[in-house]
Amino acid sequence: MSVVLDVQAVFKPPKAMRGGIPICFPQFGNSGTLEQHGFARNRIWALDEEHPPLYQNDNNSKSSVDLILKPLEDDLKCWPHCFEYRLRVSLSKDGDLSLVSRVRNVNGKPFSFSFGYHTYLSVSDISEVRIEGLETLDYLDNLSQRERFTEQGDAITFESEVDRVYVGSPNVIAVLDHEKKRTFVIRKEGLPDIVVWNPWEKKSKTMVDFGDEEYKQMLCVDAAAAERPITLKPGEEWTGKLELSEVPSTNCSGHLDQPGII
Ligand SMILES: O=P(O)(O)OC[C@H]1O[C@@H](O)[C@H](O)[C@@H](O)[C@@H]1O
Repeated sequence: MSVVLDVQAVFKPPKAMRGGIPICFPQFGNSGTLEQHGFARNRIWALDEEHPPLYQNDNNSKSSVDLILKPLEDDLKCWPHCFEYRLRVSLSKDGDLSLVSRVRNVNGKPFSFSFGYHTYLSVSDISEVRIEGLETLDYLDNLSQRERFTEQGDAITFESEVDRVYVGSPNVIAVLDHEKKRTFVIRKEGLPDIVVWNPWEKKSKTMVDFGDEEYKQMLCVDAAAAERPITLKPGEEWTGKLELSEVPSTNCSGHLDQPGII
C-alpha cells in the first residue's frame, strides 16, 4: 500500500507528521476556532483495552489494532466536549487498508465536529495522475475563499495547485496513476465529501517539512465530512469508514460501480 511519508517530514510532537493518514478531528481544515485540522493528529493514542490490542481474524487474512483517544485537559479548554474516539486500523494480507472511526458523545450536551482522513498517496508523477468519480460534482475552492464551482465532465488532472472540497461525492472513487499502471480505489462510508490537495511548486517552497519537489510524487485525497459538521446528541455515536486498496489499472474498470462497502 502506497501511503507516502514525505522525505522531509518532521516527527516531533506536538506538530503533526506530514504523510501517512493523519486524522483530522474535531475540525477539518481551518474553518473553525481550533488549530488547522484539529488536535487529534497531534495526540498520542492509547491501545483500546476493550479489544485485544492486536489480533488476526479467523481466516488469518487481516490484522487489526484498536486505538482510543479521549480529550486531554488542554483539549477541553479549547473544545469543551467529552468524547471517546475509537479507531480500528486493519491491514489485509493483500495490502488493503481500512480505518474505522467511531466517535461517541459522552458529554451532557450535543456537539458538532468536522472530520477527514488526510490521506497522502504516493504517485509516480502528479501530471500522470487522474481522479475518476468526482466529475460534475460541486466543489468548494479553498484557493478562492471556498467559492462554489461545478466540476466539468472529465476526470480530474493536475497542472497547478489544487485545494478543493468535493461535496456529496460517491462512496467509491479511483485515483489512476498512468505511469505506474496502478489505481488506488478509495471506498468510504459516513463521509460525504472528498478533499483533493496538491500544494504544487510555489507553496511547497514555503513548507519547511516538505521538499521543494515532493509535490510531484504525492496527492492527498481525503474522505471527509468537511462542508457540513456532524452533530451528536449525548450518548450518540458516529461511524466513518475508509478503505484503501491498490489494483493494477487494467483491473480497475467496474470498481466505481461498487456500492462502497467496507
Ligand atoms: O499543512 P497541513 O495542516 O497538514 O494541511 C495541508 C492541507 O491539507 C488539506 O486537506 C487542506 O485542504 C489544505 O488547505 C491544507 O493546506
